[in-house]
Amino acid sequence: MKKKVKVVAAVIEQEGKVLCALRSSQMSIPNVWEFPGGKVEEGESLQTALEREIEEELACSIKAGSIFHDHTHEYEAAVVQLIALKAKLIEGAPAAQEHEELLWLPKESLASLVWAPADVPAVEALIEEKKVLNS
Ligand SMILES: Nc1nc2c([nH]c(=O)n2[C@H]2C[C@H](O)[C@@H](COP(=O)(O)OP(=O)(O)OP(=O)(O)O)O2)c(=O)[nH]1
Repeated sequence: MKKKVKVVAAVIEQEGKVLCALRSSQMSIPNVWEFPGGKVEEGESLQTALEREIEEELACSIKAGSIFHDHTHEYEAAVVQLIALKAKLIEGAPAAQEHEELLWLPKESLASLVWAPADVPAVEALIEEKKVLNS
């Protein structure tokens, strides 16, 4: 049976833009865009896990909020449950420690990137959110 991993990811919004992170060629599932985050450890809450991962990956502090999207994707090697939480920057500016690149994009431009397959439904929901707000 494939390994199942529970992953939290941050939808960080600032001035109408969303923070997107490019996985490097050294990472698993390389060269695709994602929301920064990582695996939830045993006994950790989703929020605590995400705040820890962002400190490690982006060297800044966030306050993790509620669940925005929850989707399970089956990759070749593992099954990933990707739980996206809305988050706010509270200290520092995101600086890539492991990622190839960081990019702030307006929601309507998110579809221009090539996303990790598990992220596609959350990206579509964000684009939809923008359309609803504008209608
Ligand atoms: N952080 C994050 N991971 C994601 C997203 N979408 C997605 O499929 N993933 C996958 C990639 C990884 O296999 C796993 C997250 O684990 P991780 O962030 O600790 O990544 P990692 O490169 O250290 O993983 P690994 O090498 O230890 O397998 O979830 C996303 O939006 N954010």
